Amino acid sequence: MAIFNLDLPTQVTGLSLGSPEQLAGELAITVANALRAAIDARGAAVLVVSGGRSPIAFFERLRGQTLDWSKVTISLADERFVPVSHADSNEGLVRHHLLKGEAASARFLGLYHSAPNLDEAARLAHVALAELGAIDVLVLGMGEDGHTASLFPGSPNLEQALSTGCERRCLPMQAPSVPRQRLTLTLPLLASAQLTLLAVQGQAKLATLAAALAGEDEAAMPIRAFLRRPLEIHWCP
Ligand SMILES: O=C1O[C@H](COP(=O)(O)O)[C@@H](O)[C@H](O)[C@H]1O
Repeated sequence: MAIFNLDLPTQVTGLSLGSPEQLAGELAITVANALRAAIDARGAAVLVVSGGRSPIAFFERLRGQTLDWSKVTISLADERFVPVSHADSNEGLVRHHLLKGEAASARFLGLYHSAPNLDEAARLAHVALAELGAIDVLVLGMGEDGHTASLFPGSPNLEQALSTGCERRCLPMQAPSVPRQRLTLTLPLLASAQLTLLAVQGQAKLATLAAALAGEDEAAMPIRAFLRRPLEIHWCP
């Protein structure tokens, strides 16, 4: 399928939106529909979201969607090893922009734990994630280096985190930018989502997608692991 001048593999669909506001609104509707369907089917829904700066508008649109938030569990694809009060905390971002109003009744399962070191924090997150349940919707972001979640090219543990046989739900990662210490969900857990959406903005990230589609090496560009699986890309300039 060709969209944004990219040749997407058949299992990948692409939606081109006119602006960041349109992308946020469209993504919120898509996610809310999938959560409602999960609640109708089994009485509960699980949503995993990404952090960074770009999801803010999406979070604010999503929290306004009408659905039974008390039946929704929300977690993170990745986290920075900083306390929730820190400006770089992904949990802080979700608490500030998504878990407000009706959406405040959702259950939130965070990845950050106060621990003496990153390895121990990742182990505690791995244990806590046993309570997550099957993921209905995963919303990924992507960096210009081709990282997604906190699966960073060149990080120790990346090979293990990208392995389909990885038994850890969460592993410690090192990012090239501060805060360097990260926690990431691993590929088997991320790839188990019923619906995976990738939200990307701007020409630079489109060029990253084109580069990712042109090669094979997942360790060089971890987003490739998701371009081989069913994926819905939402892009805007
Ligand atoms: O560090 C991170 O980067 C990616 C991309 O963030 P963005 O602000 O450029 O969209 C994000 O998906 C990930 O969750 C975050 O921790």
